[in-house]
Amino acid sequence: MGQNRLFKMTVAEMFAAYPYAEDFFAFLPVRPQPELVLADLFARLDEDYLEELGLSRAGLIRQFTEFMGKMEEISRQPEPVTSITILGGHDKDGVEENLALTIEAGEIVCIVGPTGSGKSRLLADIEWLAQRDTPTNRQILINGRQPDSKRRFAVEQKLVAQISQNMNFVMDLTAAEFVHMHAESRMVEHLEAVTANVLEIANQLAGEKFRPDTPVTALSGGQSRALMIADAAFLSVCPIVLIDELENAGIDRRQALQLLTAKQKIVFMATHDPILALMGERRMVIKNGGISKIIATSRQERANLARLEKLDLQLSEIREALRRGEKLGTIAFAFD
Ligand SMILES: Nc1ncnc2c1ncn2[C@@H]1O[C@H](COP(=O)(O)OP(=O)(O)OP(=O)(O)O)[C@@H](O)[C@H]1O
Repeated sequence: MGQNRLFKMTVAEMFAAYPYAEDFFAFLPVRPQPELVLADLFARLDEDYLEELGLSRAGLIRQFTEFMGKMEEISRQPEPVTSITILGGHDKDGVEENLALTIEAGEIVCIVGPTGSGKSRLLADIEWLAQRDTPTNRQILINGRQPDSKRRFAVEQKLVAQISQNMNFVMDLTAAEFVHMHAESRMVEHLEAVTANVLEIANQLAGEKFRPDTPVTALSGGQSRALMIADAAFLSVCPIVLIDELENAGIDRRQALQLLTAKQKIVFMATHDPILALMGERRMVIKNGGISKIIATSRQERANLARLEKLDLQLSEIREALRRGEKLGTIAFAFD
């Protein structure tokens, strides 16, 4: 919006065109007169109010202009992502993948394959929306089209969120400050309630609870993963979420994935874990750097998954017992 044009508008015209502007003027003790031109509104502001706010007239005008600019940027919503397509490149020996795989919003796709086969490389191709310019020569389409370079390198409206093994928090904030900061940058309403909700959900996901005032740098691997997943589900606008292994220890993995898909995220998860591998609708098998197969999780596999989860639960209980310093007697595997 042109700044001059904005300041020539009346208050009523501005509120009609930019409803969020009302929030900015909420601090005024009386509602501004609708017929007042904005430039006059600022010019006539009482010195006492300004003093109370601790701002000069010019400072307030600058803040208003910045606020309107930021709000306009946020309200200019990009087209929602409904699908992502991977167009095949080649494996490490240059053999073509011959593939066009489309994944819809709300779907989980797992990536399996031996160590060093190229799972992380595939995640990186998705993260960078590769355009035949990575070692695999793959191309990624969004909603069936080549994403424009502005979207590809966007910082504000990033398409892809990465939840990796090491979160490497750079800032020394508490968990609550971290979430609050994100919520603030997303300009969500009811900041306190949203922050509390994200922390609550993260704590439900994390096996070991943490407090809002725990520094993020002191969170365990599982706790920080839980926090990032809750954050990705509730505060991030990124429609695509990449997960590079989600270890069993300390996180409710099923609930974490359900949370993300309920928010219509497209989830790609590289894993060596059989339970996670079967939690997706499909799994890609990576071999020698190439996508060699795409397997839909069968009904039989889903039935196996339920049994594997029971087995896993039993294994977790044994793990916990050992952690508590207990000794194990004979184990009865009664998972059926
Ligand atoms: N199609 C390809 N062409 C060329 N190089 C590739 C290809 N795919 C993967 N690579 C390279 O192979 C190496 C190993 O790949 P990557 O790290 O992705 O394996 P990984 O399956 O994630 O292993 P791990 O399970 O140990 O994490 C990397 O250097 C990667 O860049």
